[in-house]
Amino acid sequence: MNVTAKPLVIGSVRLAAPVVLAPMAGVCDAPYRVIAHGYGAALVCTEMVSDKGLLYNNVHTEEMLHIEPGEHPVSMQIFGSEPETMAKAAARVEAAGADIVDINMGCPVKKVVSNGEGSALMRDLPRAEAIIRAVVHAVSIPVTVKMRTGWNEAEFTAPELAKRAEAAGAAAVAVHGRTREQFYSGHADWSKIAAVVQAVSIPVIGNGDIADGPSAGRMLAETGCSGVMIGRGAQGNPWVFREVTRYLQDGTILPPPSAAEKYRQLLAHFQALVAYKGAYTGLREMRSHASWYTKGLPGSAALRERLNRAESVAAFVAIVEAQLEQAVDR
Ligand SMILES: Cc1cc2nc3c(=O)[nH]c(=O)nc-3n(C[C@H](O)[C@H](O)[C@H](O)COP(=O)(O)O)c2cc1C
Repeated sequence: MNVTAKPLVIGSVRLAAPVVLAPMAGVCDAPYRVIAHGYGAALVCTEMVSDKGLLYNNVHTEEMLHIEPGEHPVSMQIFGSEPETMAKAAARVEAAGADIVDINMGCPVKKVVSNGEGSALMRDLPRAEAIIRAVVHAVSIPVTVKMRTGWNEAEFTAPELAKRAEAAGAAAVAVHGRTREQFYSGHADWSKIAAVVQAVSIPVIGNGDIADGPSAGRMLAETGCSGVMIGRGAQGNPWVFREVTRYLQDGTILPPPSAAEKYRQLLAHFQALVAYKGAYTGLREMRSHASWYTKGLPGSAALRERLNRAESVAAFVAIVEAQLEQAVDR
């Protein structure tokens, strides 16, 4: 299989490799984005940010605008249902220093779609296009759109939405090969991503079920897309970016990280999270990351339980350091 990857250019932003960290709420905060960037994610995406949260000065949403120097280029994702508020939010995102503004048209969550946001926009293409047009006019950075294939099997609207996005001035689209009704079940249908590639001239970034170099290579080869976006495969696994980038360069399959490497990275991630969000939040938010980092390691269930009970930074660090010592001795 030919895995030679071409450079991915999104408007004025040229990526070092066609390999992107997917936006993930609760995962892609600034500390994780810096880590993913360090392992080779050529573009990192933020958690989704509400347009209204930004405009009405919600403190939590304000914090989400923070970008670390070590994570560029970064794409900041906004969601909403009204062209005017989305345009204003996009201007805030540009002022915050984002390199790209991405519009969420794929979120399947009921609370979001019942407001006409996220994947609900795949059923209202004129409104979707008006939002994209308004955002493009409001900023000077490239605008991208992230979508699913459609609302359900019967409504395969992604090619039409992608065409409208292109007409409205979007620089690229990312397509997750599932419908809204699927949420995360079943498989991503990559043939639908291929159909979107056929429909437009702007770059299409393929997303859904990429776990390693070979699956990234297959996504590029089977769909003709211009880049790959990785979500769940990167949870507790920033190494996936190094593996995929290398595989796409020369077909080399790098060995997976050792247990010791995983514990070291878990510790570094924890320390960055505590420095960024404080001990209380850092300890709590690290629990899910820790369970992803340690998945499949010997004794991981018992370890997770102890980490979940750790009530101080020192206690958490001591538990991981003890594991690390054992892993190094082994
Ligand atoms: C925990 C979690 C949070 C997510 N949050 C977002 C989000 O904020 N915005 C978005 O566009 N997609 C979000 N997604 C969807 C992912 O970006 C991606 O499209 C999906 O997980 C499929 O890719 P994967 O198979 O590589 O995980 C989220 C997915 C997960 C698992």
